[in-house]
Amino acid sequence: MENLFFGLDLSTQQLKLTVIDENFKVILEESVHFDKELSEYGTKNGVISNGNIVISPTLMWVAAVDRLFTKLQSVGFPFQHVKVISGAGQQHGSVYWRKKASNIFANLEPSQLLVTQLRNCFAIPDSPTWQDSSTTQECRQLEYTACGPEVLAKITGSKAYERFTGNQIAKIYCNNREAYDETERISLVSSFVATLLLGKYAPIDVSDGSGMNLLDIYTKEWDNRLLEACGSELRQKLGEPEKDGFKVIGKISEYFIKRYGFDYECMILPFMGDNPSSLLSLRLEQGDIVVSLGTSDTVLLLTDQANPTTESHTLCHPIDPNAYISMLCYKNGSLTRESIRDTYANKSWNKFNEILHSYPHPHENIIGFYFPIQEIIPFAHGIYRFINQEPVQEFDDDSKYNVRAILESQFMSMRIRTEKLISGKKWKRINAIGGASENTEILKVLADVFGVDVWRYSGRNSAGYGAALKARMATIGNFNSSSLMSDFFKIAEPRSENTLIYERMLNIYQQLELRILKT
Ligand SMILES: Nc1ncnc2c1ncn2[C@@H]1O[C@H](COP(=O)(O)OP(=O)(O)O)[C@@H](O)[C@H]1O
Ligand SMILES: O=C(CO)[C@@H](O)[C@H](O)COP(=O)(O)O
Repeated sequence: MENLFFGLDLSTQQLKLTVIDENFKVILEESVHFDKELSEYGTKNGVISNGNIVISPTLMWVAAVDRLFTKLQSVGFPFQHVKVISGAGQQHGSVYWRKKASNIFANLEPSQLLVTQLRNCFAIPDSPTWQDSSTTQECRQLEYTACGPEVLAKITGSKAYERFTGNQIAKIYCNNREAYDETERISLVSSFVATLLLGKYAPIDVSDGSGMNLLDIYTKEWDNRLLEACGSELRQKLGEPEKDGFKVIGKISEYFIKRYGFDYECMILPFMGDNPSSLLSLRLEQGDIVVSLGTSDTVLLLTDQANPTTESHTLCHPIDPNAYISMLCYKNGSLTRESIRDTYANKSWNKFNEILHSYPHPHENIIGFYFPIQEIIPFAHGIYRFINQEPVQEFDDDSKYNVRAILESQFMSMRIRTEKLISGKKWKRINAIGGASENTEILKVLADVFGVDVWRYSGRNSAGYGAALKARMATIGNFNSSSLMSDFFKIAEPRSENTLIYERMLNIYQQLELRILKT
């Protein structure tokens, strides 16, 4: 058997694995779903929420790694053929390793599960996640330190956001000093999984590091002033960021060799943020935009220059030192679509799609805003419906209108903000990825709102695939995306009569959004 390459992805709701061969072909996709397969941790959609505090039990993620490898072992997976491993993680989430944890994970007993042996390794048992919005005070403080949100965005690629790790660390430093002092290392979700595989601390890669409000996106080094504002001795606790996405950060640990039969020479590369990793899975051309419809919704643009604004994020590219990624991120993505499906379409995507199919045209006078979770852009909360620009409690034909209105609203917001980001240029195609990109009816609305074709990736997990490709390309010495095209195909074309209506609606949408923000 030829060499195999692993791409892991620890996302919000699951741990996923994509395995490819030397010809970039996916030979296996496997996953562990947190709510379903690790229900003893009590998560809903992968997290535990208490108001604006949203965490995931760190040990659940450890248990997910055990579960994933045990599943592969039970079907006789040939671990000895895995040559290189990379991976990705939900961005911004953080893990707090207790003092001496590194001694423990460097000397693990192969006969026992990780979860049994790492039980006492975390100074804080619950990891703050990207859905957390409890650090508004810390955000304002960091912006003050940087001399304003615009300056902070110019340095780090983003103004201060509640979920960004620097602000989460600052909250722990102020409110839980004992745990902070007890922490020897802070990992992001991506570098945490790499650490488990290496048996030593893995560095934070610059693509994920740029989601912390701490990294200077030009020098790709931590900014001293921002580090000092968030906690003492933070540089030591974070380790130095890794700028070289292809650097071999170590070989797989003895634990995995002895327990599962990996080869001694199996190499580990830096793990990345899940959105940057997804971008690697695509063969992007001029005029392409990427829309990811996962737990979060994101819009991703590949750029050759950093373009920080106070509404978007600029991330360092995971492997190209001269490229950047502009990103918009929405919290009310798949979970909010699911709640509309549950209320108005009998909890069934089939019913949801039937409604979309039976009423294929927009209603110009009907607009809704759906932010049951605190939204990021705009910073709004609540559900608002309008008929002829007048607020209403509910639409008359509630199923029909809510199902269309949520999609139209999500995609009009993306279009308005993407237009601002690319100022004057025109997009030519959308590459859709993430769980909801499986739904063709949803993608038809996306095509209509943006007025361009939508293409789709045939696999299930783009972040895992991007990481596996990086692992494969590391053995070639460069990243050539030209061989990836066959995995993509056109799935939806815009209906011009619908696009014209949406173009008229965009203005009204923006006015109504401003009204909401004033309430
Ligand atoms: N057929 C479908 N139609 C719409 N949404 C879907 C469909 N299948 C899956 N999803 C959505 O995809 C989401 C999961 O997306 P995924 O990219 O796997 O998430 P993550 O990587 O954040 O764990 C689910 O919450 C679900 O709402
Ligand atoms: O917060 C962000 C990006 O800034 C999210 O996109 C997270 O990275 C979570 O990813 P998914 O689990 O939705 O893929």
